[in-house]
Amino acid sequence: MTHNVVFLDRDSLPVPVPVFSFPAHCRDYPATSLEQIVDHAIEADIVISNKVPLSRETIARLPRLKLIAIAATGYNHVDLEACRERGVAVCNIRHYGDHTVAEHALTLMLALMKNLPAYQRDVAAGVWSQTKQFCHFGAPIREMRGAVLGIVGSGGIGSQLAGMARAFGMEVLFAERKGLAQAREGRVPFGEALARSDVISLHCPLTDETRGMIAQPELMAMKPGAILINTARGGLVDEADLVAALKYGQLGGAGFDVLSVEPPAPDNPLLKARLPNLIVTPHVGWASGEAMGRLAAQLVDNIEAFVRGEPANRLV
Ligand SMILES: NC(=O)c1ccc[n+]([C@@H]2O[C@H](COP(=O)([O-])OP(=O)(O)OC[C@H]3O[C@@H](n4cnc5c(N)ncnc54)[C@H](O)[C@@H]3O)[C@@H](O)[C@H]2O)c1
Ligand SMILES: O=C(O)[C@H](O)CO
Repeated sequence: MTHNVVFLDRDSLPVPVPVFSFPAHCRDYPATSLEQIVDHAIEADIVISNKVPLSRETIARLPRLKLIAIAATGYNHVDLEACRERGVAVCNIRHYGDHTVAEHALTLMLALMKNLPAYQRDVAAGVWSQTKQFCHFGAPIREMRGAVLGIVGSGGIGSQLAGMARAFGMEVLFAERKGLAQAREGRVPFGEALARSDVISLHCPLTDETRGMIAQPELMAMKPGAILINTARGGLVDEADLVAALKYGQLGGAGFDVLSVEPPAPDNPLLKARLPNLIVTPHVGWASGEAMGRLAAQLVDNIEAFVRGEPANRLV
């Protein structure tokens, strides 16, 4: 049997993808808008999507669909329940970039602990040249050693980050799921992690349970001057509340690789804020050449396994 494979957002994975060993008609679209999804995928039994949303309504309009192969770890853009009901299989990519993303989170954390953006701004503005001594003191500088890192989500990336942070001499706390009264062994209650941590780093999926998990009450519960890192998904944090917490000094800094809408509108609160203690990167935590290569290889492995009738990295 020949399979019809459609990659809806091929330009979101700028590396070669290995050729399938089974007979396939493959069609790559550089990108697919919401209005184009059904048109692009109507003949496909296998659809590949990195970030193109596949909602219940869309899935209902694709009668030939058998497999959605997500070209990413995050699966929040696919309606898993609708797939389950329709008998459509869904798989994702796992552990392809645990250390790459952890390195990105660590980089954001280091830059903010040392207040690099503020110093770079001052140097570029000529402030150093005008000082009367050899150095310019602008913003506080903190040590990693002895600082407490609270990690939300102890999967591949969260665990990698824990190891890196310990190597810097940080104390690591794994936060229990928000709302669970009793913390499992090796974890601390969510509220305690917020209160004790100098840095909180988010590494859980975006689901109905985690959406908006950090808003004004949680920001107020964090240690004054703490840093919030988010390389997971934008919808985990209320962006307007975060900007307010940075402006009023409750938080010492924030490093975000993900925003609630991507690509973001120019009036996204984090983009508009232009604060020296806020770093925003354009969802590139995963994007080392090495990690993208591993992702592409695993994408093909997942699809080949499905075609052979073997489950691999199945969400549904
Ligand atoms: N910025 C990037 O480039 C990038 C790259 C890869 C992944 N991600 C995001 O990072 C997330 C984590 O990736 P991963 O590879 O570590 O995934 P993973 O599946 O290995 O780990 C996720 C962990 O979160 C935990 N979790 C689930 N619900 C939770 C909750 N309510 N509270 C606390 N923990 C919860 C899971 O039990 C699991 O341990 C992904 O879901 C994805 O959205 C971002
Ligand atoms: O979830 C992921 O793997 C990243 O967001 C890259 O797509």
